[in-house]
This record gives sequence, C-alpha cells and structure tokens, in this order.
Amino acid sequence: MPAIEIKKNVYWVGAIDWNLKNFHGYAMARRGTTYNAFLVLDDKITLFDTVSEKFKWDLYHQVRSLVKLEEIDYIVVNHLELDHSGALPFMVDNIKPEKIFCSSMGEKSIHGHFHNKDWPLQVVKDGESISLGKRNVTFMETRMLHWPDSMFSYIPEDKLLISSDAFGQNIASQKIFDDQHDLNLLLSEARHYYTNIILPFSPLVQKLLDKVQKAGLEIDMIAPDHGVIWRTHPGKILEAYADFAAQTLKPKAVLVYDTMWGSTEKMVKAVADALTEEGIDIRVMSLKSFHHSDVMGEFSDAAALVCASPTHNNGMLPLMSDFLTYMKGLKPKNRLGAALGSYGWSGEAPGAMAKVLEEAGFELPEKPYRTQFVPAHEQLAQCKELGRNLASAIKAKTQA
Ligand SMILES: Cc1cc2nc3c(=O)[nH]c(=O)nc-3n(C[C@H](O)[C@H](O)[C@H](O)COP(=O)(O)O)c2cc1C
Repeated sequence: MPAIEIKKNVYWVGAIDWNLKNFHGYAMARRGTTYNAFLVLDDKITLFDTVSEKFKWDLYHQVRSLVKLEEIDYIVVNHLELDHSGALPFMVDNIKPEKIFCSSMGEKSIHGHFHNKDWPLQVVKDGESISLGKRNVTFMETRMLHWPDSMFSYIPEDKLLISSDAFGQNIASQKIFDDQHDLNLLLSEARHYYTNIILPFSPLVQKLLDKVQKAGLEIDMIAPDHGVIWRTHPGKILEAYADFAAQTLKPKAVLVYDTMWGSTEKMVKAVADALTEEGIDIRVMSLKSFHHSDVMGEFSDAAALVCASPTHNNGMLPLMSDFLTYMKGLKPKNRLGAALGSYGWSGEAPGAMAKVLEEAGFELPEKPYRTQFVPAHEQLAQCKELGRNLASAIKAKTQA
C-alpha cells in the first residue's frame, strides 16, 4: 500500500490490519482496522505517531518511499497505546530524531512502556505550538480521551486535526477517505468504536467539543489513528460525537440472554413480543452468538436493556457475568433495565442481575422475574406483562 498524500506534503504512512478481529483483547473489530501515521514534509520533517509493532516494516517502507529515515527531524507521539507506539522504539532507532514531542503524561507513559531514558523527549503543554517551517503544530491535551497521555495535534495552515483515537473507526481499507465509503456505515462503525472505547469518558468529550468550538479552530480534515480520514464530512463526525456523548436514546430495547435448555430464551421471546406490540424497536442477542462488545454496540442508543439468564450454581451463567462486568465499566447513563430467567430450586440469577443493573445506575421499572423450569402459557403471559410495562417506561423516557 503506497503512502497517500492527504494534504500538500502531508502523507498517510500507516498500515492496514485486514485480519484484525480481536481489538486489544476485549472488543471485536468487525472490519479489521488501520493504524494511521502521518508524515509531514516541511523544513522539519515530522512523523506523527507510529503503528503496532507487528506492522513496523510497513511503516518503514511507507516512510522510506518518501524520505530516508534519518532525514526525519521530529516525532510527535499523540498516544502511547501500543497499537500506535509499538513501532516507536524501532523508528527512534532508525530515525535518531532531534526531538520527540509528547504530553507530560506521555513522557511518563513512554518511560512506563519503553524504559528508555535517553530519548530526546520534549514535553509540550496544552495549547503550545511549534514551528515545522511553513507550518505550525498546536498541541491540545485530551487527557483521559481515552488515556492520560492522549493529545491532538492541530496544523492551522492545513486546517488539519490529527485526532489520535478520537473520531476513529475499525475499518481496514485501502480507501482511506470518508467520501470513498457509505457515510451511514462509517457513522455506525464510529458509534460502535465510541461505545466500546470512549463511552465512559463522555463528559470529557462534551467538554472537549465545547473547547474546540470556543477556540474557533477551522477544521476541514480530521485524521484519526484508526479508520478513514474525514475530509468531506468532518462536521458529521463532530456532530455524531456530540450525539454519542449526550447518549441520546431511542425507544429501543436490547434483550441479551444466555440459556442452557431454552426456558429463559422462551421468556425473552415473550418479552420481545410485547415490546414489539407496543412499538418498541428490539434487538435480541444471545451471548453464545454475540460478543459482549457487539451487544454494547447495539445498546449504545437503546433506552432499555433486558438481561436474562437461568440460575446456574446459585448465580447467573458466566457469559452474563462477563457481559454485565463489561457493560458496567462502560458507564452507560440514564437507562432502564429488567432481569429475568428460569430456575430449578433456588433461583438467584434474576436478583443478581438486577443488583448489577442497579449498581450501574439503571432504573428497573419491574421487579426481577423468575419462572421455575419450563415456562407455561401463564408464565409467558407474565413475561409479556413485564414487556408491556417496560415499554411504557421506555416511551416515557424517550417521549416516543
Ligand atoms: C449445572 C446446572 C446448575 C444449576 N444450578 C442451579 C442452581 O444453583 N439453582 C437453581 O435454582 N437452579 C439451578 N439449575 C437449574 C436451572 O436453572 C433450570 O434447569 C432452568 O430451568 C434452566 O433454564 P434454561 O432452560 O434457560 O437453561 C442448574 C442447572 C444446571 C444444568
């Protein structure tokens, strides 16, 4: 894959990871990903970010097609997570840069990752600018978006925002610009990425968007570290982020479940029927078929989450514990929940799931509901009743 000029003398020199499914071990990438790095040819030749260690030679050859590595003067490290910094030691060895720019937390993270004290690090402050010659770079600290070290680099002369992990999507493609793809698909991938990575930091995203607006930055291109570069629709992804961060909810419910012998699944279907009859959009997802990150992607804009598991060894099934732990950590706000399941003799699972939902700040309009062994028509009718009551609460919350 050749280097691609994204602005005059600014090149994409990243790598495409076509086969990535397991994103950092906790989420699923549905379409692979890219590790984007950028090379600016100016009086000071500057490399912005690197790639995952596994792809260091891709980066090397991309850069080498434009300049000799030792001709590079500066490296900017916007984010230390290893998918962007894994190739950094290799590039530092080959480039021997005059300076490596990073945030104050970035300096700590560089030492924490590479234990290398003799790199020519230069810590930059929020709002500080450096000159590359014809261009300047202004750094904007974006602490905890999504790591303490994260920052943006803004090049005013090119109206270019290099945005680290923000505004990214996991899409592997040789078509690196937004206008080469279906916009709805991009926004859906951006939402999936946001929900699984950035959702807990939503209040900070809102502050950052405010700050960018108040600073009156002119932005006509946003270049994130994963996925496509927003050159035609930068406004759309900024708008989408405002919406994701506000957690604007739809009259929609995600029904997530696991089952051993199918009784709990029957109960879920009854709840789903009632929600559908009441006009609520639903998504039914078995944890045996869907990864926890796919469920969270669907739950992103849903007002309600229905959790269903039979009782297993006095608790819920392990896939449900896994999902609830993951979901709680992502801190979704302002949601409704319900818990139900079949049991044999002690029946703890619905109560245990309800407890986690409450701890995660969910409002539960209905008590946890359980049925002994296989639900008969009467019990399924009670599940439908639960579904109808939940639908009323969803409508009230979303004013549908
Ligand atoms: C390995 C195993 C452990 C179980 N442990 C419990 C338990 O601790 N308490 C209980 O009430 N039921 C327990 N059950 C019974 C199930 O909850 C019951 O069969 C239920 O109807 C299964 O629902 P399902 O068809 O949705 O899987 C257990 C079942 C199995 C197979």
